[in-house]
Amino acid sequence: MSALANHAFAKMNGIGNEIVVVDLRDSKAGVTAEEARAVASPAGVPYDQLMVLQPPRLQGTEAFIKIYNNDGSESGACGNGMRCVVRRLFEKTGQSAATFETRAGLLNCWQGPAPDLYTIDMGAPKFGWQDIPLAEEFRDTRYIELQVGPIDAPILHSPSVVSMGNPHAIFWVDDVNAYDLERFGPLLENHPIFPERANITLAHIVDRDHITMRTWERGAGLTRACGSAACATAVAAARLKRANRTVEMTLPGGKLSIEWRERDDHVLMTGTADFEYEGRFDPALFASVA
Ligand SMILES: N[C@@H](CCC[C@H](N)C(=O)O)C(=O)O
Repeated sequence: MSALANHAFAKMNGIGNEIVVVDLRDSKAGVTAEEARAVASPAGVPYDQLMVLQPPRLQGTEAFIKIYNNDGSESGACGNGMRCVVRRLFEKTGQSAATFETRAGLLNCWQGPAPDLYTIDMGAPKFGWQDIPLAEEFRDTRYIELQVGPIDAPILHSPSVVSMGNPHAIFWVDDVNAYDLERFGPLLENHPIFPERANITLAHIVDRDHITMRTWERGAGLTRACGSAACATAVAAARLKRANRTVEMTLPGGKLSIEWRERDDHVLMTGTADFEYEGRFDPALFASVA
């Protein structure tokens, strides 16, 4: 029987990014890709990301967090999901700071500058082509050669690429709503240049302090918000010297404040996290899961 059968969950969202949080810290069991897909089924609790808290592996951390996309694949980072996890923990324990471990490393998190805000230290971005990863060498990842549409009149072209613990490509445009991201997203996510696929963002730099964006998420599709994409976009814009290191990001689901800290290169993401409801998983969801 699946460890998730009858197990408690919390349905939350991070500015519209649909998140389910499951606390398995008292269990030895993990979650398989099949179980993650079963949770995401229409009869389950549909989500963009499933945040699974497992027992801590390192002293001083609250949990080892596994992050699943709704196609069952795993991600190293999920900024919006982390704010949801942090809100839930802080409300239960009264803590105002915590450290978690994810596949991408340690994440420090704390109460933001207002009671409804949470800050996640998303770590340092990586720009090397092998780190993102890309399938071939690009010395300068501020812009790479990649385009959609006719060679002499591309519709989208020359994205910046960044790893925030997960792969991101950012296409710079004048109007983020002028493109059919549902059509181009899957093509670009699965382009052979990205051996581990990629999150695809359209971004418009409004001014040096403000960027608007939309993201097609690897393994989850079109979302109302992607926190790691907001970090990657802010960093890529600053790297191109087109924006300041502290910027406000407007996503379809709301706003995030991003600071790319000079002193240690870390990216801090601040925003809200909303609780929707809690419940227990119907065991029938996992009946056909091995
Ligand atoms: N929504 C997340 C990112 C989710 C992970 C992504 N789909 C991936 O597989 O890399 C966020 O808020 O960062």
